[in-house]
Amino acid sequence: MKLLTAAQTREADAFTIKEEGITSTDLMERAAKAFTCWFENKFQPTEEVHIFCGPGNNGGDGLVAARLLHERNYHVKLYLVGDLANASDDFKVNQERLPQDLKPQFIQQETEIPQLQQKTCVIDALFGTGLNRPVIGLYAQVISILNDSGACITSVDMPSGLYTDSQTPDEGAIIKAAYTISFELPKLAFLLPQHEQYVGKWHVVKIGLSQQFISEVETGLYFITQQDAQHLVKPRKKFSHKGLYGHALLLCGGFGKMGAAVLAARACLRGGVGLLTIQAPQVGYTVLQTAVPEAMTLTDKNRKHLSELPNEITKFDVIGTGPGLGTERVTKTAIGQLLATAQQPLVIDADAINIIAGSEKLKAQLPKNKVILTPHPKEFERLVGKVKNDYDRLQHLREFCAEYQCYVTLKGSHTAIGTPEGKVYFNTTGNSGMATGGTGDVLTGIITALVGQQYTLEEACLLGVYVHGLSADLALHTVGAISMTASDVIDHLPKAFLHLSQPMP
Ligand SMILES: NC(=O)C1=CN([C@@H]2O[C@H](COP(=O)(O)OP(=O)(O)OC[C@H]3O[C@@H](n4cnc5c(N)ncnc54)[C@H](O)[C@@H]3O)[C@@H](O)[C@H]2O)[C@@H](O)CC1
Ligand SMILES: [K+]
Repeated sequence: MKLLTAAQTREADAFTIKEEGITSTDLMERAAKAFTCWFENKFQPTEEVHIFCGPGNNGGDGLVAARLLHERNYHVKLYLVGDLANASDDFKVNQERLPQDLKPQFIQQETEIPQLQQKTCVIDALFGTGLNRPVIGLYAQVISILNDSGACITSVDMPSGLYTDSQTPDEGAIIKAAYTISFELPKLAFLLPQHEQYVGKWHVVKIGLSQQFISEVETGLYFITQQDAQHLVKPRKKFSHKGLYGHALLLCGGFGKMGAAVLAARACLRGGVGLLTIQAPQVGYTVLQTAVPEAMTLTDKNRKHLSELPNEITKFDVIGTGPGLGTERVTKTAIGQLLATAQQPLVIDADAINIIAGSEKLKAQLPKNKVILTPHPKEFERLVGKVKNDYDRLQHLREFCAEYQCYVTLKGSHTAIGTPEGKVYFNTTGNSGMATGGTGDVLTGIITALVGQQYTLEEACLLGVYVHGLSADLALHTVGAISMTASDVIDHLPKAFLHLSQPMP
């Protein structure tokens, strides 16, 4: 599913209005109704609701919500903030539509800002996607008092003050919402870790924006929905045999880190690979043969560290490497040989990334259109240098993927997948239970398995990160976030694949 910029959202609004032959006031009514519907399900009418409106259409939504909630017997206190001389037309229409017994209070100076009790229910309709400069002055004072009050803030469309799709300047005040209710699609800003404290929990409510517009508009930004993931899953054929699902090679593990190889291997098998061979240093032989009996094990001539490639390397359909490797000189040499000789796709993680990041020569040797790198943010910085903020990180992601013609799954709360053509996909599954050692090794195993089964590199990245997060979401129900381990994620992979294989409604 696409993510739209603020400008594209405005175009989508205008297109919808024209296509349906409705007025912008009608669309505002629809949007505010969708917001109110969500709000009514969440908050009871027993509490006071304090609604703060700015001068634009976001404020207009706030006015409509005030009217609708008042009709439903919520005790609404309405505040209109700032200079309303240039308020938007739809704001003015809806100000006129306020019932007689719902009198707004005007806030034109700091002394008029109400002091709120902790946990007061607040709706923030100061600014939405029309924000075009950092919030300072009176609006910033309102935002600061709301943030400091400990009120439970629900933002309409955007937390006021936060830029939709670019870095908010440091001087701008931003609402810290508990909930953000976005119209039609999520915004790029919601998916970036640096904004967690502002966006809170976000939800999308549909307002019927033109599907034609959304399908035709050009964007390089996407988020992965369950439907997208379901479309990707390839059903198995009745007359199939293990040879059809690929023979994967994992070059993983080292002294004291054989667990990483075990996790990657078990995940690779649960990911559906036909055959799996692991090449590991000698210390890993008994470990792997015992912990992963389904896999074949080749031993390296080195006792503790990977130092060579298997003889018949051409027989493998995909090679995954990195988990538990370490960065010994012998291992660096082996990774160099791998990049120089491998003909098949490579899934590169962890220490293999660190080794490549430390050498411009190795980076230049990354074979084009054959590599998936799966770094966490620190490993990514080793590849591209220090980044300034989350937008800068995305820019580096696009540039790196374009320069090296590779795929990168940049791991995080919403893992971002960069492609050689400059697209970025954000994952929507996963939870904080995954912030534990070994979950990255699991992802390497899953993606390696999918490439082995002849998913394209892009498909393997998208489905891999989605199913990895989905397994953790399913594990959440049984083990919770605190106790979750990487093995729990593997154990829930079967359920996750089953979930995605069910026929679509
Ligand atoms: N356009 C439409 O048809 C619809 C718009 N909707 C709502 O409208 C919002 C966008 O509305 P607008 O484009 O009017 O924009 P906003 O309401 O976000 O804000 C624009 C207004 O704020 C002023 N402004 C911008 N930045 C400021 C700053 N830093 N300090 C002080 N004033 C500032 C602008 O001059 C303008 O008056 C969406 O987020 C959504 O809530 C929805 O009602 C759905 C339909
Ligand atoms: K808002």
